[in-house]
Amino acid sequence: MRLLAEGLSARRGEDLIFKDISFDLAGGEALVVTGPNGSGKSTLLRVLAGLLGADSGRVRLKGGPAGFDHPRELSHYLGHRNAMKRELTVEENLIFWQRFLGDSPGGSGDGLVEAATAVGLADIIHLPFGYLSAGQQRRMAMAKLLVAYRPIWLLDEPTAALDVSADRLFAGLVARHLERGGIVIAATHQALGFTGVKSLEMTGFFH
Ligand SMILES: Nc1ncnc2c1ncn2[C@@H]1O[C@H](COP(=O)(O)OP(=O)(O)OP(=O)(O)O)[C@@H](O)[C@H]1O
Repeated sequence: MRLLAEGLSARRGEDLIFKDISFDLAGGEALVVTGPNGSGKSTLLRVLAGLLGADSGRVRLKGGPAGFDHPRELSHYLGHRNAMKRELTVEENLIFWQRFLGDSPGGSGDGLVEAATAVGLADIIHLPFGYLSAGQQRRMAMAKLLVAYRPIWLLDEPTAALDVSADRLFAGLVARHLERGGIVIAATHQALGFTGVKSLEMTGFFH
């Protein structure tokens, strides 16, 4: 499967945020998107996730499962917010996401305990999400990537609030996903700790 962006441009309100963004990623490849605040990294991820329309250009998949020609339904989107309910336990949140997202064709997600263990938090699965520290909350958001299979991961500042060991753990999860033929696109200000990735530097426009 390949993910292609061809001459993409996007606007927020009246403002053109970026233009002429093109890339081509095969299964097993990652793209790290860098650039200053406001340069359009989150906007690009939202376009790829199908949450925002492109102003011009297109995003498409080649060679993916039949009937899927856009990455939106085959993607996990991890935004700045963790998208968990504070009042529900970690386990309840993960069960919700597992059922809501379901598996994409071609794979199956991990069990809850397995996913919580993979992010190093199996012991606190019974706690309300709101009780967790910021770093623990971000780890649980990563577990969401594991409980339902999606071949494409779109990650916005995935390692914000993470300590060094969680950074390494996250790099391991990404490496495993790539080894299994997944695609990862991550916007970040920090080095993510994995090698052999493509990069895209957003420059933004001055209005
Ligand atoms: N809903 C909106 N309406 C109008 N402008 C918006 C909207 N959302 C974002 N913008 C503008 O779009 C531009 C790009 O924002 P975006 O969040 O994509 O940048 P970013 O590179 O991800 O920034 P950061 O590194 O701070 O997360 C910014 O100038 C921002 O103010």
